[in-house]
Amino acid sequence: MSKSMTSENLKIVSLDVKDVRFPTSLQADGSDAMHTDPDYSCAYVTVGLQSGLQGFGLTFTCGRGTEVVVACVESMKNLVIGQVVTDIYKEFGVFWRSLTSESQLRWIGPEKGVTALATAAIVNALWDLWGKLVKKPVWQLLADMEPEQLVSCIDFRYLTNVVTKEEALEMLRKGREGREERMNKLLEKGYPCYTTQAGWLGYSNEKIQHLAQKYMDAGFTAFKVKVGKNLKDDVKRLEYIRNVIGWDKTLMVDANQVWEVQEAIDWMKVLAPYKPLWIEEPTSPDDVLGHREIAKALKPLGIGVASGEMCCNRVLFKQFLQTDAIQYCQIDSARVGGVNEILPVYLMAHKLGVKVCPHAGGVGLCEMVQHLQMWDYVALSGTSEGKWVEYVDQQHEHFVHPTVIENAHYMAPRAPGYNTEMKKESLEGHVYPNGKEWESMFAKGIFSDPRKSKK
Ligand SMILES: C[C@H](O)[C@@H](O)[C@@H](O)[C@H](O)C(=O)O
Ligand SMILES: [Mg+2]
Repeated sequence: MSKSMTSENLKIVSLDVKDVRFPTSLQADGSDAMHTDPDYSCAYVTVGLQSGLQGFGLTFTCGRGTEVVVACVESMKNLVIGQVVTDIYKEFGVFWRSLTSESQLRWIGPEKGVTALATAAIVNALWDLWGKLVKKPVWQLLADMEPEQLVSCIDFRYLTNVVTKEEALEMLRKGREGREERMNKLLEKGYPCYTTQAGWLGYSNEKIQHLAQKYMDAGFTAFKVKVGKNLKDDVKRLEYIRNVIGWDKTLMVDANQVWEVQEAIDWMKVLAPYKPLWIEEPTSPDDVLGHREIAKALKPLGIGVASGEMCCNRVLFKQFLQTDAIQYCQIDSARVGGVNEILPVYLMAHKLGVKVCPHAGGVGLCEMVQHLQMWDYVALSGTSEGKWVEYVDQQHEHFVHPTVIENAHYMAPRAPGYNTEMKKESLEGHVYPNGKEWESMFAKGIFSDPRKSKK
């Protein structure tokens, strides 16, 4: 072992967390029927080793919720500081369980909500660090792993009635066949994506048309549009967008949880003539049987159901997948407990034949999730047929290694790590509420300053 790799140098000596926010609500970027004024934000974690090497991780939030996640990360700090990082990687699943099952914190989850988001931010930083230590992008780190090592990153608790460790090993061994060829193809062509950038609910129909054309010209063939606030407006919006993209392109619609089960079915029957491939989050993200009912009713119309961006953990994913309640599984890189908990979701989806089409956008979600889908392509499912990763053109400029999109494909990241490091000047500007950009917006009265108590 070289001097720089001694266990003293590999000890985690710091964990810092920041509340970072962007004023996206001003332009209605990211708006949908449920979240009408999101300010795209993140809880941004930096894990530091004695050697000076740092790993960065984050979880996405929509504004004020960030302060709650930050408090939770603070509360988990002591579970991480003092650990030797290579010991963590030896049995990452065991360490992951120590974060999600800490006896006092577990009560306010368990394994869901704020505690899961905080876990994800920390765990994502540890994966970034691992990639940097072995000098590989995370997708390649995962794809190069022996099945035994990959499986050791997973906590199989509550999953074994659907997937056991042994089955996972078998799927992973099989998944490796033809790996080299797919890796070369990935490096050459990238992985297909669709865009939501033309379809935010707060955008005018003219803006939607203009943006749809822009992304068509950039080579996109699949587009997602927000629906669910007003049926007449939705019909108009879909007509507008079909006018631009034509009928040979793929259209998805997303209701962000606003409907009752029967309402979802009735609403979608009216939108069916516009041939959406899927309806996303038609109702509560926890309602497995409701989703199944909707999926059953819409199947004859050729419309699938998609969900997952707010699925709280692997157990709920298991139920969605087990019951055929979703046809498109939308894992999210900053939800559940980060990479370690997403891996078994991929394994279950693969076993049960459900397509994974990750959710992305927000702050840093595209940067992270591309790695997971690329690993799946190279070393598990072996196919990108009928699948896409979501792409949203927001906040990439704040990252040191932003996503690279060419001809509607994510190009495989080459830099070691998880593409999660944010630029110093972006952090200085957008840390909330003391960042320069926020101070200036408070001074101009664009936003009210939360530090000034309201009388
Ligand atoms: C508030 C956010 O922008 C959501 O609308 C967004 O994540 C959305 O559900 C999506 O699928 O991209
Ligand atoms: Mg969505």
